[in-house]
Amino acid sequence: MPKTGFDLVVIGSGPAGESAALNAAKQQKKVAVIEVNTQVGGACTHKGTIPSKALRHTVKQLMRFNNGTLFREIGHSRQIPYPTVLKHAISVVEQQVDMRSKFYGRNNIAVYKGRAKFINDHNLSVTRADGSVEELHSQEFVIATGSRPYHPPDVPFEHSRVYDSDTILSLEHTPRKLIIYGAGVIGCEYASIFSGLGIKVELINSFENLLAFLDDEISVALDYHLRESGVMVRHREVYERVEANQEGISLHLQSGKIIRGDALLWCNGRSGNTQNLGLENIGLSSDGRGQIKVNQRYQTDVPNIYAVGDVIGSPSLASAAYDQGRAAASSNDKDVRFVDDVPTGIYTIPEISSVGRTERELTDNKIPFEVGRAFFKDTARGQISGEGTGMLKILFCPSTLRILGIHCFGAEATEIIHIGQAIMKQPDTANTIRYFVETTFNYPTMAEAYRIAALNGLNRLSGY
Ligand SMILES: Cc1cc2nc3c(=O)[nH]c(=O)nc-3n(C[C@H](O)[C@H](O)[C@H](O)COP(=O)(O)OP(=O)(O)OC[C@H]3O[C@@H](n4cnc5c(N)ncnc54)[C@H](O)[C@@H]3O)c2cc1C
Ligand SMILES: NC(=O)c1ccc[n+]([C@@H]2O[C@H](COP(=O)([O-])OP(=O)(O)OC[C@H]3O[C@@H](n4cnc5c(N)ncnc54)[C@H](O)[C@@H]3O)[C@@H](O)[C@H]2O)c1
Repeated sequence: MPKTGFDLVVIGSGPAGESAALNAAKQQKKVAVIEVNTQVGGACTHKGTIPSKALRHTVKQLMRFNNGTLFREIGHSRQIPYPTVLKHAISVVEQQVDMRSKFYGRNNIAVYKGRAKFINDHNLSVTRADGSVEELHSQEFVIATGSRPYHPPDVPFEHSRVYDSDTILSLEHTPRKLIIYGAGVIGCEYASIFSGLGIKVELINSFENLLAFLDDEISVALDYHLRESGVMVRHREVYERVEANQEGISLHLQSGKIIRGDALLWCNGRSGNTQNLGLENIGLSSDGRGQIKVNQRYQTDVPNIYAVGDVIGSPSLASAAYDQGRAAASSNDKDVRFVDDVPTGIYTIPEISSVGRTERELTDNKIPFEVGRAFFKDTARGQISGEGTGMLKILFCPSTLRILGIHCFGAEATEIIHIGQAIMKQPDTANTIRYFVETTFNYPTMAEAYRIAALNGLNRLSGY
């Protein structure tokens, strides 16, 4: 078997693998990327972040049309079939693939289409779709194989009415009622998308609250707005069994309830892609969720083999994966940043974003804080755009005025958060809520909410 030699071989072309490969290539290393899919981009581009965000964008446009009084001048509100919305939305995937393919070409990175499997700690095999096998030799490897939806063995995923977050992108009809099991980030985002299309949604949450890692006030707001948009949210409900037949889906819950619908979207967790990777040939293993353990430099227990992205578990975000990949491929230790401080960006309708500590965390740790709030309905931009739902909340230290956490709910929350994040990241006294009252912001903008929230918080300190 011919053997080709590289400085670095990356397995997987999602955000984690792509950024590792590009960073190594920029250091003049000889790099190869192996991707089992026929196209580069990873689950991020084909099944996860990109298609779901594109779908949401299209649904938001439809909602604006259906709910906007201006549009009633030109016609009635419309229902658009899910497959039509989907087809329109996922055209962006092609653009992404095209752009990402060129990154590899321009940086002389060899792309091998096939399944990678370790032979030993310096060699792996690539098995192509036609069965042919090639062996690659490398000094170093980065495992960036991502994750896939977790399938409990007792759920009949082979049935045409049962979907996960991958297969929902091939749903060919519009269900009248969709049951979503699992109210994690994926479940909540898809609940917004489908209810935005006018489809009845049951969202089954096995926990007490939605997205418990959020600030309580934001979690409650999400719950309220999902219900307001027609989603039936059920908390503390765990499935007992799923019955799927020609008539529909019956989801039997341990509480004795039976939830009926046309289709089931199972959104409960993901597993790392470590199966058939030959980890046993290099003395590595994965945990019960298929995830690989790494140190703060993204090294596995085999020093020349790194792992990044979803395959190492939390935070399992594309945002983090880009930074992790780049860090793993850095030759200089001072360029390596272990990514443990990521903002939250949740694309429900309305969206959510936060950075830093929550009220609950601060209270539990007996850290005194004060709160400054701004409601989007009180900003000129919110009134003009008709997107008055939402709030920005700044938590800060009453004595030093350091910002401790920022929580935002509403239109463009995932963008707005970065203004506050930039100030929070400043050293020492440069991290201060006073920045927002001592700096002139464009007007009218949603960013104005920072000034309003800061003034609200500072006034509270003086008792008003
Ligand atoms: C529905 C959904 C929505 C999401 N939304 C967001 C969001 O809004 N924001 C956000 O930050 N994150 C989001 N995420 C998470 C994000 O998509 C992942 O964190 C990200 O894709 C992880 O990147 P990765 O490079 O680790 O892996 P992936 O993107 O999963 O890519 C891994 C690649 O490795 C390939 N591969 C696997 N095994 C092999 C092998 N043996 N040989 C060769 N190739 C192999 C796979 O084919 C795949 O292409 C979302 C996820 C889902 C499912
Ligand atoms: N906007 C965003 O940032 C965004 C959007 C969608 C998804 N994501 C990412 O995708 C990931 C998956 O989200 P999710 O909503 O499916 O669920 P989740 O990861 O929130 O988990 C839901 C439940 O499944 C359990 N679970 C997870 N993996 C399991 C496994 N392998 N075996 C058994 N149980 C398991 C969890 O403990 C939890 O109870 C999250 O880590 C999230 O960060 C992010």
